[in-house]
Amino acid sequence: MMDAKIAQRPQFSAWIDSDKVGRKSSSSLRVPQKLREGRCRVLISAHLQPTRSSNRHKSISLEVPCSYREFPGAPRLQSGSFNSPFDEALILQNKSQEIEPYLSGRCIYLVGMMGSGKTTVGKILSQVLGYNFCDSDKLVEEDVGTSVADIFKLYGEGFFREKETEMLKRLSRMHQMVVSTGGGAVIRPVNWRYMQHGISVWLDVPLEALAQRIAAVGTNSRPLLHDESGDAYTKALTRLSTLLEERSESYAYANARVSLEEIAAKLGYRDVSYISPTAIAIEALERIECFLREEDGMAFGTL
Ligand SMILES: Nc1ncnc2c1ncn2[C@@H]1O[C@H](COP(=O)(O)OP(=O)(O)O)[C@@H](O)[C@H]1O
Ligand SMILES: O=C(O)C1=C[C@@H](OP(=O)(O)O)[C@@H](O)[C@H](O)C1
Repeated sequence: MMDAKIAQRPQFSAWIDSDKVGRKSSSSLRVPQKLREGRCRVLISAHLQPTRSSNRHKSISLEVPCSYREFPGAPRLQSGSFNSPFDEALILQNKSQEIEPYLSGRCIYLVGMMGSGKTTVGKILSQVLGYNFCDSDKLVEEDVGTSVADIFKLYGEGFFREKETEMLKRLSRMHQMVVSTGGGAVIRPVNWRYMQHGISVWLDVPLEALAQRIAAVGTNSRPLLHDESGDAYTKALTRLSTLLEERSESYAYANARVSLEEIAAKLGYRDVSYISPTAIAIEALERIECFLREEDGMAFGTL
């Protein structure tokens, strides 16, 4: 065996060196006692050396169900090719270096529903591209001096939307920023005029995953979800599905679309909740690259 790694699911991001993983036979790994005691869930990724019958490197992965909490719908066993967090970080780094010169300093605007990961993925992208990160909701909050939830309560949605547009206008004069926009920024055509100064990327996440993420953190900071009744998941799912119906055409204006369902299919995951934010950032850069190629034709790659 050339290399063996054990990594927890990305949310926990722990690493164990290959020399701490015992090898029982040519095709199995012994999981250290600490991990077998049920303290965490691990993905074991093993990269196999070429054999006499095949001269190709192979990757296999195995998910070991020893988590301290269950993930609904999580597969017990997964096989197939798997990118470890280390591989992902490297791919992300390479891809960002490859495309950064072609951005010409243009800002990247992440659009998508509440909870689609605009902030999480945006921070990763800004770091790797050497850009600044900015959250348009935070700019509005700083400008008004109170939270988005309070702005809705005190002044109404119309006032918030005006402020949001004002912030996007300000941002459109800036360069080298990754902007996490509010989920509703796409509904005003004027906002698109500002966002067109940069490159827009839609994070397209299935409703159930959005509702799960939002339920996990609560709906307090998201005023558009306050009116629904039921538990946090049901509230989020009900309202988000109406909003998505109203907005999906607007999200589709984005220059690039990152579909979590497509990433899951590509990586062989049954559930989009298995996709790490880094893998989403990689896909975002790949989609941006496609956009740049279309935009510039054969000029892309000549720098
Ligand atoms: N790929 C992901 N997998 C699991 N949880 C995620 C992922 N991306 C974001 N989250 C979680 O979902 C919630 C919303 O993410 P966030 O980045 O704030 O979304 P947005 O800015 O689009 O509202 C946060 O609690 C975040 O930790
Ligand atoms: O979808 C929306 O209309 C909104 C999304 C929120 O931003 P996030 O997408 O960052 O949660 C925030 O702008 C406001 O609560 C309205």
